[in-house]
Amino acid sequence: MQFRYKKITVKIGSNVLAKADGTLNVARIAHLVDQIAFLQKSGVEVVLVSSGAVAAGRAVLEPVKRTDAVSQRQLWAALGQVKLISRYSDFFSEHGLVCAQVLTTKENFSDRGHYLNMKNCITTLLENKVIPIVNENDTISVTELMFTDNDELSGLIASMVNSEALVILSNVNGVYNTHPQNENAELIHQIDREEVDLKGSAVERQSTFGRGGMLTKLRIAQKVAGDGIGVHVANGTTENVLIDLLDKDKEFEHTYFVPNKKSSSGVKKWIGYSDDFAKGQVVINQGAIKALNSEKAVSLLPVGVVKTISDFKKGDLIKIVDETGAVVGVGKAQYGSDKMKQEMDSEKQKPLVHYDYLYMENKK
Ligand SMILES: Nc1ncnc2c1ncn2[C@@H]1O[C@H](COP(=O)(O)OP(=O)(O)O)[C@@H](O)[C@H]1O
Ligand SMILES: N[C@@H](CCC(=O)OP(=O)(O)O)C(=O)O
Repeated sequence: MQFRYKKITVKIGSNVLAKADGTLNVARIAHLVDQIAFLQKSGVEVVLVSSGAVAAGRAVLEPVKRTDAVSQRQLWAALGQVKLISRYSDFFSEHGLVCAQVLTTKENFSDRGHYLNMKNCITTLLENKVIPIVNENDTISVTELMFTDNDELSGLIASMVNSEALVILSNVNGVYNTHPQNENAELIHQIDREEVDLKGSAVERQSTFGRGGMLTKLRIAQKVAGDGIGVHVANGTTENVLIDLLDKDKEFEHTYFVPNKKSSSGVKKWIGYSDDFAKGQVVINQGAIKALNSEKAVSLLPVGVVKTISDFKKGDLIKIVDETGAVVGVGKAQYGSDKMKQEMDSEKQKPLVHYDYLYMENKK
């Protein structure tokens, strides 16, 4: 059997791992582990991003007194992560394989040093044929410090480890043109960059156990595909899903996000996913947007900046928005906002963001 890729990231959603009563579906974990073990033994490197901690914890105990939603989630996630990993560990060991736990937070992605440490850890695990199992550290990630959901985390991980593809497993066959429960819902088999805009109410409706819903999958998949990584959204509750999906000779019903042919450098990728951590913000004009999105390597000059929304210092990440406020890119400032006025008056303007440190959302 020939597989499509040699290195993939697989994200298993809460809806795949939780039973109807919200507790962990152990048989499903066992079946997914069988498939990952088969892939690994066939020479496909797998990084796993697994939800399921809260589901696993829910079955362990009920809080002794009325508890707020955040504390309850912390309690279940802390208890459940141990259960979840020990299930994975037991099932992988039946195949003579070892897995390891990597817990992270959104904050860890804001610092390039922490980011590189995490990358090094996962790379070392893979070199040693260990299957990394990544999850958000739910015990300390609350409110604004949280990832939207594990789809967001899986996109960051796939990009960080240079996966050839990201497979997102949920409880539906893929992305539909409207909510799958609607009578005339149709599965979208392939999505090219920026082709689909499903921001209708149907797509925003959330499921029982998932956090972000289909809208985050769509947003993340489009971003990841834009970075040159193909994304497959498929049904994790279907038997043999991973093997059939990745088999070169099989057609499997799901949604495929076609990757951009070009991929960005490591530092640009990191910058591209860091807009939430940007300190400054500038508005740029349409001419600058067009030039920066062209196929050429163009840096952002102060002449393209219409105004500064939040001040920044040299080295800070800045969010670059258009005149409607939509984010068009992220970059590292070569000087602070105080110096920008000076540069604007200069005949030979020094780039505010050098091309090597500029990530544009819609770069050709
Ligand atoms: N257009 C759509 N296409 C597919 N699924 C959709 C759509 N709109 C809403 N959904 C819902 O999104 C859910 C999957 O997202 P989510 O709850 O985040 O799952 P997971 O826990 O697997 O990450 C599905 O159960 C489905 O009901
Ligand atoms: N970290 C949580 C899962 C959070 C989450 O966002 O899940 P999902 O809806 O599957 O993307 C857990 O392990 O229960």
